[in-house]
Amino acid sequence: MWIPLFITGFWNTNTSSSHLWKTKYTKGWTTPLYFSKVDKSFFAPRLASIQAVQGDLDNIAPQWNDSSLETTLPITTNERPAIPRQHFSHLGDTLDPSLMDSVKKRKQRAKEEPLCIVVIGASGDLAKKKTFPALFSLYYHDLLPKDFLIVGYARRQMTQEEFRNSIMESLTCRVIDGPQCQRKMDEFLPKCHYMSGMYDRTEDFVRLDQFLNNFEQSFPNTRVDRLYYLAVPSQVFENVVHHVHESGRTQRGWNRIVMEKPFGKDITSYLQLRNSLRNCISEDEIYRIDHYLGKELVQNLMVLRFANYLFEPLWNRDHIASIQIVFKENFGVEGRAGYFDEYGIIRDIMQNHLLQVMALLGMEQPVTLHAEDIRDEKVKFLRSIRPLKASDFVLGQYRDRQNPQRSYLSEPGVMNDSHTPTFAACVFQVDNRRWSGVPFLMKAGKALDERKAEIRIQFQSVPGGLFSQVVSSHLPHNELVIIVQPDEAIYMRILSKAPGFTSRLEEARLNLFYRTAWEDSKDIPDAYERLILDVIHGEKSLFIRDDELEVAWNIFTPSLKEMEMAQDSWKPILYDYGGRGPIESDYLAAKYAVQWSEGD
Ligand SMILES: NC(=O)C1=CN([C@@H]2O[C@H](COP(=O)(O)OP(=O)(O)OC[C@H]3O[C@@H](n4cnc5c(N)ncnc54)[C@H](OP(=O)(O)O)[C@@H]3O)[C@@H](O)[C@H]2O)C=CC1
Ligand SMILES: O=C1O[C@H](COP(=O)(O)O)[C@@H](O)[C@H](O)[C@H]1O
Repeated sequence: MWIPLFITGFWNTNTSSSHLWKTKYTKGWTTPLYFSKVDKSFFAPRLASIQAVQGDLDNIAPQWNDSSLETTLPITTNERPAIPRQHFSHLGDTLDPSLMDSVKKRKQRAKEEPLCIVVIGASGDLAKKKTFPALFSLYYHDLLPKDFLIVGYARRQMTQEEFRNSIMESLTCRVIDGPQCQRKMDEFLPKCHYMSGMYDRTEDFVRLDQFLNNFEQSFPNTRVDRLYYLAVPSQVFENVVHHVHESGRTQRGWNRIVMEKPFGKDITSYLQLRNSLRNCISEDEIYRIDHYLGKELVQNLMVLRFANYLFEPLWNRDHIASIQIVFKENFGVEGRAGYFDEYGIIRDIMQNHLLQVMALLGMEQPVTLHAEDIRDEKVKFLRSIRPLKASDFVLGQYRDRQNPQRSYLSEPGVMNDSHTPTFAACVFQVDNRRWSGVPFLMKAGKALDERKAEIRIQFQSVPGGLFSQVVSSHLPHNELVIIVQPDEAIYMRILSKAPGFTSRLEEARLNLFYRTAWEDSKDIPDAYERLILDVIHGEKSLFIRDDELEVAWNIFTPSLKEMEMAQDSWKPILYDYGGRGPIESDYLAAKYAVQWSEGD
C-alpha cells in the first residue's frame, strides 16, 4: 500500500493550528511524502512527534482511524514550525521516566551543593578562549550552583588583577543585554582567583587544597564538590592527577576530573597514562572531554539519522559514494607552540574531534539513548576502521611568504626544523557490511582560507542516461551537507529544472539554515557550556570512554609511528597561510574518485 502524506505549511493565511485537519488547499508549500508498506504502528510515533511540535495532539487523535490512513492527510500550520531545541531529549524523557527522575534529582542536587572549580593550565589558550567564557555563560544563565569558587592554576606568575583582566577580555554574553551582562561579569570575576604553582610540586597542591578548604568551611553542614579541569597538554596529566589524589580531594562531596584531548600521543603512551591514572582515580571520576560532541550539529547527527525515516535506508554503500569531514581554521597556532608542536594537527583534531564525528556518522543505531549504548556502538564502528598507514595521508605546514613572522616555524617555541604538520588530509576504509568500499575522507588544517567545520555525504550518481541530452557531462552527485560551524546548517544539494521555458537542469538546495529556521538559534550554547554542565550533573554520554580511545589510537598509531621513523620521507609540504592547503590533498582525494567539495 502506498500512502501519500501531505505536510503543508504556509505563512500568510488565517488558518490556525486548530484547523489542522479541515484545510485541504492552502497558499504556501505542500510536500507530499510517499511511504510504502506502512501501517498505523509506523505512522503513530511520527505523527505524534509532528504533533508534539504543534502542541495539538487532541486535534489529530480523533482523526486517527484506519480509513483516514488510506487517504491524503493534510497537515496545515499557520506558521513555520518552531521546533523547541529540547524536543528530542523531551521525547527521550518520556521514554524512560524512572531515568528522568533520577536525572532531575541529580540536577537539583548539583544546583544546591557548593562547588569548587579548579582550572589547571589557566594561563593558556583553551582556558581563556573557551573554559572561562563557558563558566561565565553558565553563571549568566543561572546554571552554576548558588555558591561556587573558581581557581585558575598554572605555572606562570600573575597577580589576581592580571588574571581577572586576562579572562575578562574574552567574556561575552551570548544573549546581548548590556547592563545585565556587565553586572553579571562584575559579580562573576571576584569569584575567580589565581594561584601560581608547578604541576609536579606537592607543596603547591597542598596550598591549593588549603585555599579550597577555606571556602568549604563556610558551608559546615552540606556536601561540597570539587571539579578539576585539566586545560593542559596530556604529558602533564599524570603529575596533576597524582597530586590531586594525594592532597586535593574533598571528603565532603564528589571529585571529578575533566581531561582535554588528546589523551596521550599514541597507543603506548595512552595505555601507560591510563594505567597510571587508574591508581589515582576511578573511571567514574574521569570526564574525557571532546568538545565537538557538545556542538549543536554534532548532537543533531543521531537525530538526523535515527529520528527521520528518510536518511537511514540510504545510509550505506549502496547509495553513498563518499563521506568528507573537514575542519579548517583561518588562523595559525598563535602562541600555543608549547602544546601544539609536540602533537600536530593529526593528534590535535583528527584522532579525536573528527573521528568522533565519523563514528556518529558511521555507527549502527544504538539500542537506547543511554550513554553506554551509544558508546558501545561507536566502539564497534571504530573497530571496523582499517588502521591508517602513512601513505593514506598528505601532510602540510603553513608558511607566510609575505610576512615570514607568521610562518609556523617562526612561532616562539617551535624548533627551526620542526616537522610538525599543521595540515593533514587522509582517507579511511571501513571494513564492515554497511561501509565496505566507501572512502571516508578527512581534512584538517590551520591557517587556511576560512574557518569552517563541515560534513559532506555524497550519494551515488544517478544511473541511466535520461538527461544526457540536457546535461552534457555526468549529473552531479546529490550531497547532504552538514555545516557544523560557523552558521550551522543542513542542506541537500539536488538537481532541479530551472524555472521557465527551459529544460535546463540546475543545482539547487533544500535548506535548513538554523539562523532562519529557529528563532532562538542565536542562543545556541557553546559546546563547552553544555559539557561543563554535564560534568556538574554527572552526565557522561558526551564524554569519551576508555575503550573508545584505545581503538581510536589503534587506528592512528601505525601511521604516526611510520611518520616518526622516517621523518624525512614524511616532511610536511609547505603551504601558504590563508590558502587551500597543499594541492596534493586534491590528488589524494582523486585516487578515490572524489573531489573535495567544500565551499559551495
Ligand atoms: N585552545 C583550544 O582552543 C583548545 C585546546 N584544547 C586542548 O587543551 C589543552 C591545552 O591547550 P591550549 O590551552 O590551547 O594550550 P597552551 O599551549 O595554551 O597550554 C595551556 C597551558 O598549559 C601549560 N603548558 C603548555 N605547554 C606545556 C608543557 N609542554 N608542559 C607543561 N605545561 C605546559 C601552560 O601554562 P603554564 O606554563 O603557565 O603552566 C599553558 O598556558 C590541549 O590538550 C588541547 O588539545 C582543546 C580544545 C580547544
Ligand atoms: O581542540 C581544539 O579545537 C580548536 C577548535 O575548536 P573550535 O570549537 O573553535 O572549532 C582548535 O583551535 C585547537 O587547535 C584544538 O586544540
